[in-house]
Amino acid sequence: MRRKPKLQPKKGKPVNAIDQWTTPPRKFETIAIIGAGAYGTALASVAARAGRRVRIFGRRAETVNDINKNRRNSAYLGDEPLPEGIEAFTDLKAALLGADAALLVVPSAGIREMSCAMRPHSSRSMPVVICAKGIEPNSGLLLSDVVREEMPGQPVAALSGPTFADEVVADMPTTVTIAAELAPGETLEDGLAARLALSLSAGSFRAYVSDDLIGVETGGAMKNVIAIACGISRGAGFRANMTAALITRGLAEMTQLATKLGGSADTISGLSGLGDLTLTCSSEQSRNLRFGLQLGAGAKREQTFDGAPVIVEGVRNSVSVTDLARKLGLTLPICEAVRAIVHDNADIVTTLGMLWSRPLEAESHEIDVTIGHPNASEAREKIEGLIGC
Ligand SMILES: NC(=O)c1ccc[n+]([C@@H]2O[C@H](COP(=O)([O-])OP(=O)(O)OC[C@H]3O[C@@H](n4cnc5c(N)ncnc54)[C@H](O)[C@@H]3O)[C@@H](O)[C@H]2O)c1
Ligand SMILES: O=P(O)(O)OC[C@H](O)CO
Repeated sequence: MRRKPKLQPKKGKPVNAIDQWTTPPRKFETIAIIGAGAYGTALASVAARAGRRVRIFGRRAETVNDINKNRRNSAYLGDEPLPEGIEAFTDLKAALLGADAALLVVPSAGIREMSCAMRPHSSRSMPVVICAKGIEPNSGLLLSDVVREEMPGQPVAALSGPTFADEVVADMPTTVTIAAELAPGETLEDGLAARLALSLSAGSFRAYVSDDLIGVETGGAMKNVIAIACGISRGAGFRANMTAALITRGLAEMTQLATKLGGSADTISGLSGLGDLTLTCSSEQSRNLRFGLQLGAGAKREQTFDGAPVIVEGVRNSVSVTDLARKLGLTLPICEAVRAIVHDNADIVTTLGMLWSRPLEAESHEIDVTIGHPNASEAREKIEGLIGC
């Protein structure tokens, strides 16, 4: 078995730490986790290790029994033992009973239905923390707005960042950003994000706080689309320079959409943006990257993962992100390329080649310049020639 190195926290007073603030915010004691898949179970472990009482809801009785009887979730997380203090339920009402906060950890496609089902069983003051990554198709709503529509008046937050579930459950060092808007007169020190961060941070799990819900959610939704692009490119035979270009220009697309929606560029350069983009685009633990790799190597969409129903958020979000950008008058070339390849069966080499033959432009989006490409067809031919088409 691989050795798991442990962090050794340094003794002494940390600087500007939430638990050292003048009046540290009150912790939430009982946390409901809605969704007993890989990430829901991993976050249940985090909350339990931080000393919270944890009640997790899962749809499948075998999974719930496995958690309660064997302290494992073998279907999603293999043999990794779960800490004490987690109780699992197939009954949503029972899981939400007495919950001070709920983490919503189902795929983005299930957020509306699940928040609607939670509403009758949730106390009005219970914050709902979105841990899924996505933008709703058709409406173009952030998931926090979907929850607000289904659970009016409920406090809402988002938890996002570079976090593979199997590392989180194994208590490997992990950082996230927790974001919640501030009420009038409230500061980050007494806001919801700080209460959640203090309730969940312990040992190897460290949460930073933000009041930029839009930036955090937009970054999380888009990084999966860019990871698919990186996978497709690598799978098709392109190399490291191309990956670096896709990550960097992908980050520019994330910044463009987030700032247009009212989020901050600073947030996109943080854990929930650049941090998660780096993780997802560079590690084959990522489902989005692996999906892209398989497509790039010639698999049809339905052949990926041998036909298993794996959650690849970037598939649906390549459509919701580009629809939203088009409505806002933005062009996101990499996200558009992923959408064309994944949903419209566009030819991979031609589509990626088109990214290189677009008019030349200033790197900064604050400078609105495009320079006609003198050799567009030559550029495309070169790219096709590179991988022998
Ligand atoms: N797995 C990770 O490493 C990880 C890390 C960070 C964020 N996330 C995000 O968390 C979300 C969940 O991912 P996951 O990895 O836990 O997925 P998963 O496939 O492991 O588990 C999903 C869970 O949600 C349930 N579910 C599936 N569809 C549903 C629906 N329509 N309505 C209600 N419940 C449904 C499943 O029964 C399962 O319990 C995704 O948005 C993902 O991007 C995952
Ligand atoms: O496996 P992925 O690609 O869904 O990525 C999981 C997480 O979002 C990584 O932060």
